[in-house]
Amino acid sequence: MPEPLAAIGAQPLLEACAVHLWRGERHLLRGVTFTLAGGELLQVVGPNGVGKTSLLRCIAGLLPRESGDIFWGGQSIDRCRDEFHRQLAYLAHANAIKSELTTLENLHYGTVIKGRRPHAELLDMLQRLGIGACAELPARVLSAGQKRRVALARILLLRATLWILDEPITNLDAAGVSLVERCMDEHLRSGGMIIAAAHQRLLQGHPGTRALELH
Ligand SMILES: Nc1ncnc2c1ncn2[C@@H]1O[C@H](COP(=O)(O)OP(=O)(O)OP(=O)(O)O)[C@@H](O)[C@H]1O
Repeated sequence: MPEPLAAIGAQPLLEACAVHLWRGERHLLRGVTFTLAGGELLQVVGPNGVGKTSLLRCIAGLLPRESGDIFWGGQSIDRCRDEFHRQLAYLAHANAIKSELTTLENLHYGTVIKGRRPHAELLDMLQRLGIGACAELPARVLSAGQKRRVALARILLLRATLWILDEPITNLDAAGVSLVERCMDEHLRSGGMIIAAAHQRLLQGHPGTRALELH
């Protein structure tokens, strides 16, 4: 069983209040407001170009908002940035994989910020993600789906409370999608929180799941 990260059903840890964001001439986010507590998944949905990635980047503190605030544990993320980032694992559109390194080296360098992990633990994670055979291969030879699995292995190893996942199932086959949903379910059951942008609904029917629709 995974370690509990936070109490399920507790007070919201993450709150977005009236977040506004412009990109170029477009007023993209118009007062986005939500709360998220342990055990909850917020799925950000909407058509291409509506602002899902922009919202995720705003929440992660990678894109400055025009107005509104985002709170972590009751404090604006602007005032507890380091602590917030320690509790956060962000899966972007791009996999952030270095093609000249092996799969295992990528996993090592991608997680060392949270402490050096035993070789066996990294290998176990690759096995779990179905890419154990790729461990010693240079990342440049991996398929698109295998690279996505490496990026997901990194998220799992970071042991963060909040996962922000941008299109986590991109390039994955049906077995990969099921695997991601199992990992997400496990994370939620252990008290973790997830914000995910995906065109396909994930964990449909899960009790802690709701959608935030952007227009
Ligand atoms: N640096 C930028 N400058 C100006 N406009 C930008 C910039 N980056 C993104 N945009 C615009 O912001 C809008 C929202 O982009 P975003 O990537 O957030 O959408 P999305 O909902 O994630 O789309 P998709 O479903 O296609 O991934 C788009 O119209 C995009 O062109």
